[in-house]
Amino acid sequence: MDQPVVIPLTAPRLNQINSGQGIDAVANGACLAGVDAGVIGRVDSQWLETIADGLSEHGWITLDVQERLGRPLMAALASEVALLDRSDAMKSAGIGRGSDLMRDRSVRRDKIAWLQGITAPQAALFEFFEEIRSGLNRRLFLGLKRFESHYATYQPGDFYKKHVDSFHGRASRVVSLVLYLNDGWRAEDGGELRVFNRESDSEICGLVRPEAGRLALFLSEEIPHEVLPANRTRYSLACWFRQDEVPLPL
Ligand SMILES: O=C(O)CCC(=O)C(=O)O
Ligand SMILES: [Fe+2]
Repeated sequence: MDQPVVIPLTAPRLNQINSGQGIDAVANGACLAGVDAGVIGRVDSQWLETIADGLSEHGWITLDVQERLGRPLMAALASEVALLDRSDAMKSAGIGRGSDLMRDRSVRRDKIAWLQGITAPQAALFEFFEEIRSGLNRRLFLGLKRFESHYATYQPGDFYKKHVDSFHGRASRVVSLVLYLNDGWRAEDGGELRVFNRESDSEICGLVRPEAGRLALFLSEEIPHEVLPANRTRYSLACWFRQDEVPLPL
C-alpha cells in the first residue's frame, strides 16, 4: 500500500488518545513512559520564525529538536522504527505513486512504513507537525493543508541518489521535513543528507549527520538532496506538508 491516509489530528481524536483509548500497537510499552501526547509549548513563535526565515532565505534549514521533543518521545519513536524493522512492516520504497510507482534500486534502497498517528508517540509527533504546518502557513502563506509521514530504514550500503521531493507545478509536496533517530552516529557511519544549492545543483550547501534529534526542513520542489550510503542501519522519519486536500487522482 503506497497511498498514505493522513488526517491532521483533530481535538476529539487527540482526546481519545489522551484518555487512554488509543492503541499502542507497535510501540514498546516500556519506552512510552513519560511520553506526553500534549506538545503545547514545544513549538513557540520564535522557533517557527527561525524555520520560516531559513526556508525563505536559503530554501532549507537544520535544527536540533532533541530537547524540544524530549528524550522519552525520541526514544519511543526510535524503538517503534526498530521494532518495525524487525517485522515485515517496512516495504521497499518506490519512486512516484500508484500506477506510476517504480522500484528502482539504483536510485533508492530504503524501506518505508507510513505513520498513521495512532500510537501515543506518533500522536504527539503529529501534534508537533500540525503546529509547524499552521505556523508556516501564518508566516509564509503556503496554504499547507495536510501532511503525510513515514519511517525510513537504510541498511548498510543503502542510499538515495540526488532528487527533489516534488515536481514543479504539482503543488503537492511543498515542505519536506526529516527527523533522525540514531544515537551516537559517527562520521565514519556515513549516511549523511547532502543538500544542494537551489540555484546551482552541483554546489553542495550542507551535510546533515543523521544523529538523533536532528531535524532538516527544506522546500520540496526546490532543494535537490541525496542520502549518502550508510555504513550502519540508519533510522529516520520523513514528513511532507502538502497543498492538496486529497491525493491527486492517478
Ligand atoms: O533521510 C533523509 O535524509 C532524506 C530522505 C529523502 O530524501 C526522502 O525520503 O525523500
Ligand atoms: Fe527526498
